[in-house]
Amino acid sequence: SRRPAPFPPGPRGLPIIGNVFDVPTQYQWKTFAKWSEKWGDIMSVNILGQRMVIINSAEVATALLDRKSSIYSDRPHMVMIGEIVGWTRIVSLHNYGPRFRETRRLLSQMLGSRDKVAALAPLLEAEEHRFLLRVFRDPDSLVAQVRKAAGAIILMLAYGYEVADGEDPYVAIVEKAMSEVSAAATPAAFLVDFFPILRYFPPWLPGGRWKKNITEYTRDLNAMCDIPYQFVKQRIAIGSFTPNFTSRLLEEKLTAEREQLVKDAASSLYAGGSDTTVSTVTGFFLAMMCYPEVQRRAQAEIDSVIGTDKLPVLADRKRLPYVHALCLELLRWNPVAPLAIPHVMSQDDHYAGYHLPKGTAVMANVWKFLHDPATYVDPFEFDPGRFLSSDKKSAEQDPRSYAYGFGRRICPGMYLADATVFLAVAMSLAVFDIRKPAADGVEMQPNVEFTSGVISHPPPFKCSIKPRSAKAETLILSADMTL
Ligand code: HEM
Repeated sequence: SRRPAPFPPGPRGLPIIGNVFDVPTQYQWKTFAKWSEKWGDIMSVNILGQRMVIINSAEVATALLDRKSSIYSDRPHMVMIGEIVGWTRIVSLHNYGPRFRETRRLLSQMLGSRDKVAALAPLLEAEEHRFLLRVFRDPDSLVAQVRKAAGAIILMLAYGYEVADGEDPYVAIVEKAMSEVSAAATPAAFLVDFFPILRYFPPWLPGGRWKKNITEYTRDLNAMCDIPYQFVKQRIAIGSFTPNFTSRLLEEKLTAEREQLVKDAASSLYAGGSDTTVSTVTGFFLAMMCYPEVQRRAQAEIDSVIGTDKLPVLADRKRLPYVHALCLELLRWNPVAPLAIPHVMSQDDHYAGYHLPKGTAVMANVWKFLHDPATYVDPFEFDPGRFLSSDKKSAEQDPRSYAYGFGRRICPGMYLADATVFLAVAMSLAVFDIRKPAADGVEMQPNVEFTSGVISHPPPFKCSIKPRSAKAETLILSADMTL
């Protein structure tokens, strides 16, 4: 009659509601990091009866989420946004099973290696060049232009769709659905996720008010999945299309079920890839304002290796070690997904004397891993030199080991993201001087605290972006705006 192994420790909660009042609604990763001092690298909380394990060390995340990924790869059951609105059709919310594996296989065929993404270089380079021109024309619309470039790349890859120069109707459709899901995916945004019984309450009862958004959210999700897909089919029918992810899969005769899978896989690309790179590239402009010496050093490297007559291209990455290190530091400084996406266990497990039952949601505190002073010296400083063995005694850990998640759920777009961020950073540094704006000769000091949320973004900021020289301006203006 041995006692069963315990669950990982954590703050003592209240009966029934557990740790609802202990877990903050904002910046949970900072609280979890602080709690690790008391509860250790693997701890737990209980939210209204749902047990969640929080991993505060990279070693534990690797031991569980990477090495035992066959049992740590399911996703949480989200009643409102997943089941009722229908976002379970997008791979990030798929349960671990055959549909998930097939979708990942299809995504991997296009984006699953550095070489596959290298083959997309002409498209990525042309799109980032257009980004430079749009920012040059209207520097105050920086964030909108970063968003447009990310959307343009994914819409071209997924559907062969070319975004319009001004407002684009397809970008607007997908952005609307995306903004709704990110608001709704905030932990505890909908009580129905914890009390599924509420789904049977009529909308006019207090417990049923959340229902008012369902129709709009469902309509917008369907539009995001269906409208670009119909576009591809129409273009194929008239025989005029740029080959893309969807058109390639439509070459075979599809059953209705297979067609649904292809459509959802294509939408998953946009869902996973639009907001994420936007955060990193926008964060780059904020970092360059705040760390001018980093900007000068990166520009000096570009000028000496590439010269000033042409823009850097993807193949130049190896020759630009400091710019490469700068891209790594962007991923580390403010990770896009500070808690990644929770993994759920599909079998019981034991680890470090603890019993972890099937169904437990496991959160990796990526933010903590990337700000751990044992791994990164002065973790709150923005210092690309930390990744160069020429600057430090030994280079610090590559943040890509954690920033893109773990195991079988690791980001399927990571090579694309890596290439896109590099191009946006290297090309912008080649032509722009990025500074804090000044009012009456006094520089404004930006807020550098990124937002809370599943995807963490830089706060709104103003930025002065000007061509570095007349030659740089000529380079920017040479962008080909007609595909
Ligand atoms: C800087 C950019 C990016 C970062 C930091 C990032 C990071 C992440 C992270 C942390 C996850 C969760 C992994 C896990 O659960 O362990 C994820 C999932 C995902 N990402 Fe990315 N990502 C980025 C860009 C992209 C791009 C460009 C695409 C697509 C083209 C993409 C598509 C996806 C998809 C579809 C998933 C869900 C995978 C699944 O649940 O199996 N991501 N990403």
